[in-house]
Amino acid sequence: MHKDVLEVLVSQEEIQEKIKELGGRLTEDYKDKFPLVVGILKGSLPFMGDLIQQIDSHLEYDMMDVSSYGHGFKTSGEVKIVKDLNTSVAGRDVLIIEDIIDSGNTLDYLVKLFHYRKANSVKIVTLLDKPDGRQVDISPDYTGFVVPDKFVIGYGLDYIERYRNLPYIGVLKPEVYEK
Ligand SMILES: O=P(O)(O)OC[C@H]1O[C@H](OP(=O)(O)OP(=O)(O)O)[C@H](O)[C@@H]1O
Ligand code: HPA
Ligand SMILES: [Mg+2]
Repeated sequence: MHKDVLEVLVSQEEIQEKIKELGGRLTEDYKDKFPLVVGILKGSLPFMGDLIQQIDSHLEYDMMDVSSYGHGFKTSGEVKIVKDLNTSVAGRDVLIIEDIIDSGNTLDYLVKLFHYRKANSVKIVTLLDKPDGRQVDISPDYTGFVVPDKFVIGYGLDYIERYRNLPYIGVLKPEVYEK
């Protein structure tokens, strides 16, 4: 375990097992469609990379880079598009891949944006759901794990850009961010 990690909430094995299960469900649910799978950078990169390999049907994928946390633990509430999609969502069945839904601000913004851009359907798959963090009323269609109201890191999730490369989900030691 990394020296800055207080506890592991979801192990590497549990993540990979859950991704197989989610991939199976998505394969079934999208088998007659050609979904546009949209990964939200930077956090969703590891999850997206593993999940798409477990979806056994035709799909197209693209990435969008949005950010609202900057260098802290608290959402700014303002979602910034750092890089938009290259692909039009008009008429498409969009499946958004996220690492975490916390306040809900990011996904609320994106779901509204894709509807405005005339997507045929918009669904959300998230590895983690933190329902106690919610500021807006939104819920994912597919969830990996429900996590408590703690700042989590690893498997794409960062604290000031660090820890994204850990293969598990953990909680940071308080002395790391009190420094
Ligand atoms: O539900 P919310 O409160 O909006 O939080 C969830 C979002 O926050 C994080 O992104 P962040 O803005 O930190 O960008 P990053 O993925 O590049 O780290 C995370 O990856 C989600 O996209
Ligand atoms: N950890 C890292 N990034 C985040 C979190 C979190 O708990 N919530 C929203 N973005
Ligand atoms: Mg972040």
